[in-house]
Amino acid sequence: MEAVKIIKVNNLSTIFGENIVHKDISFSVNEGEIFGVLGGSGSGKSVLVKQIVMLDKIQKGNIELLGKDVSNVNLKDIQDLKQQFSYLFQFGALYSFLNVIENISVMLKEYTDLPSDLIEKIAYTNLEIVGLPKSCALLYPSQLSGGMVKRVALARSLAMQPKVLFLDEPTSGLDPSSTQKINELLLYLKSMLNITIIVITHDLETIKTVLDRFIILKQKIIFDGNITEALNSNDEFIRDFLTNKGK
Ligand SMILES: Nc1ncnc2c1ncn2[C@@H]1O[C@H](COP(=O)(O)OP(=O)(O)OP(=O)(O)O)[C@@H](O)[C@H]1O
Repeated sequence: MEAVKIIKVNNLSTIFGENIVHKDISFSVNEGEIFGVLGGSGSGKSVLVKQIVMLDKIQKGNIELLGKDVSNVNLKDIQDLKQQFSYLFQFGALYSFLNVIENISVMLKEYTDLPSDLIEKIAYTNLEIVGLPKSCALLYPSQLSGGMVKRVALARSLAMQPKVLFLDEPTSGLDPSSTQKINELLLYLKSMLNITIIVITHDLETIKTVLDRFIILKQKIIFDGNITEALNSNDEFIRDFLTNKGK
């Protein structure tokens, strides 16, 4: 049986002035996979993800997210879609004046009518899912390490039970051991929650150990496949790219 496509990008082109960022790109993301968006600096990874989550305008071509054409949505479609995905913009930005459990509860308070004791329960469950002890619950962001901040941000996104999670550089700024823990967490989330995760990353460890499949952008899509296929590619640029820390 063919996998369900959660995202379909068809013949997308993006040009800013003289700068051709995407040149007729097409790809799809299957349900349940961890999918990577790779490419050098300025190759249009962030713009692409922002176009998928409706934050940037689609200039040419179209994108389907969860069966809806996001270049042609009304307010109700946007509201429906927004309930089904989370986009961690600047992964790890927390409200400094709220403690951990309040940060995790923010979206639930804003977007649901759940009673506050249930919201607190859900928040504590998500704290546990991302591997943080209960003793963190009342700490403020300034009292947390970089890796802990990222976990709390992830817990906040998971609280809304998204079908699709978009992460922009989830391990940036972390030391190797915290990076490894976030990578393990992503694999754990995939197996436990069966969500589809789209990750922008430069991290070679993440690329090698976490991603099921990825694309490499360089105006066009110069690669679409898995790590084994990429390392066996005849294209020297692709092999170099992967041995040069994804830059
Ligand atoms: N609104 C805009 N107007 C003009 N140019 C833009 C706009 N948004 C993005 N760009 C340009 O598009 C290109 C792609 O930007 P984008 O942020 O997607 O790159 P990226 O692949 O995410 O890079 P990095 O890895 O450095 O974050 C860049 O050259 C950027 O300057």
